[in-house]
Amino acid sequence: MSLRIAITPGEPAGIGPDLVIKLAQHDWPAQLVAVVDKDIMLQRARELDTKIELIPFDPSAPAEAAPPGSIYYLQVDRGCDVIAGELDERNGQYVLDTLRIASEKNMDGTFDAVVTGPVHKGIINRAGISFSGHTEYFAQQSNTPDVVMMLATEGLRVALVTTHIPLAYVSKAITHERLTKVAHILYQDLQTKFGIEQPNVLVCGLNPHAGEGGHLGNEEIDTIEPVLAELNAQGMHFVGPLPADTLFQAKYLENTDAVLAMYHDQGLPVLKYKGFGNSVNITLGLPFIRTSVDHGTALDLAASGNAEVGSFELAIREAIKLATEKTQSS
Ligand SMILES: NC(=O)c1ccc[n+]([C@@H]2O[C@H](COP(=O)([O-])OP(=O)(O)OC[C@H]3O[C@@H](n4cnc5c(N)ncnc54)[C@H](O)[C@@H]3O)[C@@H](O)[C@H]2O)c1
Ligand SMILES: N[C@H](C(=O)O)[C@H](O)COP(=O)(O)O
Repeated sequence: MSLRIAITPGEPAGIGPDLVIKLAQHDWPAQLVAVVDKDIMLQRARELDTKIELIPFDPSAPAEAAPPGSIYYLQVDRGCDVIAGELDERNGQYVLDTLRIASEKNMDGTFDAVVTGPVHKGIINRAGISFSGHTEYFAQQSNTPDVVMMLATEGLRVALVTTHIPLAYVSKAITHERLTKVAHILYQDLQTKFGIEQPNVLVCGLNPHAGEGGHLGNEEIDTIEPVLAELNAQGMHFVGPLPADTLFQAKYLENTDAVLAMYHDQGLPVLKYKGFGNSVNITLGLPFIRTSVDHGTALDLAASGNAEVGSFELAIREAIKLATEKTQSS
């Protein structure tokens, strides 16, 4: 029996459907099940001039990988046409429905993992649904108070203390409690999911030059240093707070398992500069395995045939790897 992996292509006007159609041409060592409206996929396949067979998913049948050129699907009705490259508020509820069904069916054990394609946060909000990202949505759906966003590429993992919040709120969000919880989740998942016995984590400061001894900000002295001292006293290995502008260099990173950044655009631009298109987004701390692409909806490329599959492919391979290890260790 194969593993069963749910795939949500994300925003239907973006490149998500294109990438799933391209990836369905591969031979996969798992049963991939797209949680989609079949008609959206068939329409996009016609636009891409690519053949695809969509096989209805039957949870009671043995899990088997689909042959190249085909993919299983779990129907979610969209109800009206999608125009590639054109955002439409009416897609908002459909996108959320695919995510809700995928998370419910991960929590009830139907699937072994979920891999998500890119969604457009703005259009979901314009549809009247408050949504800041998959990370927060899956945390809420699974009643998990604290999860951690981590992106990984060859030679670098970056985890975030805060995720999709306005920059103006970041300082207040970096509390003793939040930083402690994030550090514990990161450390534990590096050990259990990535097999690193004694993880080494570099921690960024929040302010320029990590606050310059309090002359350029106090969050390092008031919050970050005391938390790191507590974590290290418990036997963990967190180094910092270090100036974020200089810690991303080979001599610091070569013995480091992850960098913990204080906010989204402190850590992710560096990771994406190093590995855009070859990175995977992994949500740590959830009760199920969730990986995702490192890029957005790329509306400019929808139905063009020019969208790169690298990150989506990596996200599926990482989900299969994590699910295999979880199955073997349970
Ligand atoms: N995993 C996710 O759901 C996710 C991740 C990042 C951004 N987003 C969302 O995507 C939307 C658009 O964001 P953006 O414009 O900042 O980023 P984007 O990644 O959609 O596009 C940035 C640039 O990268 C190119 N690009 C992106 N993916 C590509 C691919 N697979 N192959 C080739 N080129 C690719 C685009 O053409 C564009 O030039 C936003 O609403 C954002 O929130 C979602
Ligand atoms: N912060 C992510 C990135 O920059 O790639 C992206 O917005 C997706 O986040 P979610 O997985 O929470 O939707």
